[in-house]
Amino acid sequence: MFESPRKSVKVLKSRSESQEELHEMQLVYPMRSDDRYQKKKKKKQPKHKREKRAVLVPETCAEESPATVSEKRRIGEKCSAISTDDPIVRGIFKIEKKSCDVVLTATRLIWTQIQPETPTGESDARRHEEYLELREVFAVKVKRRRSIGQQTGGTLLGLTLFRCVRKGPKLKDEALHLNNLSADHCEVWFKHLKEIINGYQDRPKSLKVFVNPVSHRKEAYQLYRDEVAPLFKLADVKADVTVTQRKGHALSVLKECKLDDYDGVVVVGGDGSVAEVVHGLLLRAQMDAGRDTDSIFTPVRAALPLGVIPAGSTDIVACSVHGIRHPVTAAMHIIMGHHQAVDVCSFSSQGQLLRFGFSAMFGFGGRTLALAERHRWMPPSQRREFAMIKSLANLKPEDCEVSFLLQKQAQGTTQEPKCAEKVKDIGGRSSEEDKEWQTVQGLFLNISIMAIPCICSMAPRGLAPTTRLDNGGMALIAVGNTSKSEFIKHLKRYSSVNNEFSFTFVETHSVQAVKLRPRFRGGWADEPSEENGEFDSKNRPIISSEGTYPWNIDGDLLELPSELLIRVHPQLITLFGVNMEETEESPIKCSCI
Ligand SMILES: Nc1ncnc2c1ncn2[C@@H]1O[C@H](COP(=O)(O)OP(=O)(O)OP(=O)(O)O)[C@@H](O)[C@H]1O
Repeated sequence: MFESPRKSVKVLKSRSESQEELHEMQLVYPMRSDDRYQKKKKKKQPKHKREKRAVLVPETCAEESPATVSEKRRIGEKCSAISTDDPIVRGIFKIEKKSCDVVLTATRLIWTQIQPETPTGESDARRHEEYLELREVFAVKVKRRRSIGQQTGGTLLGLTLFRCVRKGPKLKDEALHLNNLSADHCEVWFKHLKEIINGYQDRPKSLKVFVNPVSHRKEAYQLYRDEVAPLFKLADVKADVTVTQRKGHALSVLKECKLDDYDGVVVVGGDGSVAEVVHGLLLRAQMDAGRDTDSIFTPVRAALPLGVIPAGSTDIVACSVHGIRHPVTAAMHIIMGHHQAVDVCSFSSQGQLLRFGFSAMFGFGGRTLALAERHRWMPPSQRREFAMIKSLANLKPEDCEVSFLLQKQAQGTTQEPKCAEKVKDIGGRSSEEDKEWQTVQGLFLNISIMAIPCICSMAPRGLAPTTRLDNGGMALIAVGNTSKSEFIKHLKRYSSVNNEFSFTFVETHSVQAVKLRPRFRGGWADEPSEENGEFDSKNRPIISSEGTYPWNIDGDLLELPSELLIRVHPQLITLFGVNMEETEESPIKCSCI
């Protein structure tokens, strides 16, 4: 007769044609205030306590990390340290088919199974309380039994609470059914529960959602409709959805839409879509603040937090901020209003802002992407593997000059450049900052600059494991010239437990700015190497002979003719998520090397 209390929203949805449904309560009954327990207690309360009781909603709505809440205090634990919160309402519900005495306080729902008295009238010493923290709850619905096809009405069965639970790095929804057939009773409880849940101010009520229908296997819309939208509906979060029609669509909407209407922006797609929306949100913030982006400027923060629902092929941003590639986890972080400040890079060339983003790769990373883009006709994973193998086969170093400004607190711990010639400190400039620039030049197989750890299936600890989401710095990883076999050894270590940086030809720094200037402008002809003699029509130069260089910026190919300046801007954007220092998933091996 009653649903399992552990039924997830997905299961509930699939049962919408069946007997029991969940609804908002229609408030047709007058409010009762005849709770005996409450009255009795109230008389005994000192004045200051009564005043406290009047505040049903916690004053601060800062969410405790779900890990802390749910790992320590699970339903069913013996309740040894029950909060001293005063009861708001008390009554009887059936929970998991057992009659329970249930108490609601401002922070917890506490219940005790009702035991029949023994013939001698002794109380049972084994009685124990169970509880759940209300800050884990994101929805309360009235539960009714309906016949198949019935749209309205139905027999009232009680209330259902939906809460967010953590299972390792994953978050999911879980239902707790409070069964009671009295409409009066349920109405009072519904009102109080709703009031408490609505008091958590960090949780968004209205979202602007961008779905990229062509991400990865073109499943983003279906994924949003089936896995995410039902959760938003359950949590009463309004979603204004734009299915993007072309590259740049989300950016143009963000430049013009009325952001005041929303509490957050959500992107359903891969890293390219995320980068576009991050850039759009930040560009909009600079426009609104009247910043001149064609100069060295201090950017203002994005006005709204961003949620990332992973639906792409690599999903580096989602993995870095959620610790896992799991759309329901991402949706739960949004619903619960978990906020994580994240550092952002700006990429400028010739004094002009090109975009905001999180990561850039030059050399092997840029060439591989350029090659993959030239083979768009191949399925995504196949073209990535093909491009990787082809770039490895034709591996060659780039001659460039790299200047970098060390992150302030990391200056004492930096290494001396080892894979290139240390040129000089750039002297002769007036500002103190300029004097701190260090410059190296030489041959590099790859140079990565990353403001976030860049966790992905190929690198479960991250492509830049030494940086954090919000530490105000970027990792500069410069891989100097070496043999192909040594370079492959270095790449392979990203998917193993060994240190990928413990090679003489790799140097890493924590930096706040990097300038990279290629020194040879002979184009990037994809010439056959000694190992790979064949040269067909598909192997024409990656970039024309105009002297542009391929950069991989957040998975997007940027072809730039000259120096690129990359600066980090600490905590410039807020993402929905939590700082996962390390993913708890077992490392996934990269299959392509
Ligand atoms: N309707 C559309 N048609 C073509 N391209 C689009 C459309 N909507 C968005 N885009 C662009 O598609 C690009 C790639 O999308 P996205 O990053 O979401 O998927 P992906 O490349 O499969 O995933 P990943 O970046 O994680 O590897 C983005 O730059 C985005 O701007």
